[in-house]
Amino acid sequence: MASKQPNLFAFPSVPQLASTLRTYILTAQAAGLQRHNSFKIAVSGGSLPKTLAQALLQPGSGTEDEVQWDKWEIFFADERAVPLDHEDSNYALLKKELLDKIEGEKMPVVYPIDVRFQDDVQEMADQYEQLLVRSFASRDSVKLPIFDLLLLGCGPDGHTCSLFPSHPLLRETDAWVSPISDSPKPPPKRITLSLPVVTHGVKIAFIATGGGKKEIMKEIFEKGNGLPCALVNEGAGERCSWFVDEAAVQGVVFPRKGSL
Ligand SMILES: O=C1O[C@H](COP(=O)(O)O)[C@@H](O)[C@H](O)[C@H]1O
Repeated sequence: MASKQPNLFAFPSVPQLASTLRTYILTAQAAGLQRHNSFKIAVSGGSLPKTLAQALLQPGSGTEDEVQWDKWEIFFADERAVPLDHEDSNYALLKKELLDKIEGEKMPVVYPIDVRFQDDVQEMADQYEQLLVRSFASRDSVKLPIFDLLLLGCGPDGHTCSLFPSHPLLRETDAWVSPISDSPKPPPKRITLSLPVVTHGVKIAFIATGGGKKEIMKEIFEKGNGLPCALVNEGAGERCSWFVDEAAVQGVVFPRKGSL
């Protein structure tokens, strides 16, 4: 259990949220570049890529405010076991909303799943874990990979990545990447980063917008109830920040932070 509370930033509108999210991401980028001359992030699917595009595709206002795409290494916090051009693919969504719209020649390195293992999600998870091992150094010497930043969504049931409420995967302590074949949200077959990998990130940011999230936000911040998003809050504490619009936290009494 982390000692300090997560940060909750609430904005009147999504464009205002996106603008502060950009500053937050670029601060994390600068820290990553200083640490290892690259920026290693994990991203979710769902509603996140669209907001991310709003944050990152706006023109920068100077050197400190530039996205250094060629230094980015993008991994997936979770992915569905479908072809990369399938409408359920988180990669396809990120490509459509963000990657295809990046201008210029400097592009991020993106690590999609290996779809050859689409019918065997255990093998797919093992392969993705090996990819992380190669990128984050040997699994023997590194207990857990440390992402510079994880950008996550929050489902209306409190799930994040493909970690669902009350699912046994929430108790995974060994694997970095786990398969799931019974996702309550379709499609059923997926892979996901494990909870210890998520909470081990240097920074973890949730993005949640819209009134459809307000009931679950209340539960996450006021009761916890072992919900996956609440477990990330508890495990990461002040390293975890929430970027939400007012609609998503209407009626939530948890104190907001004024600035980054
Ligand atoms: O199934 C998934 O859902 C979550 C939440 O999606 P949202 O549309 O409610 O933001 C998403 O973060 C995850 O990557 C995805 O696979």
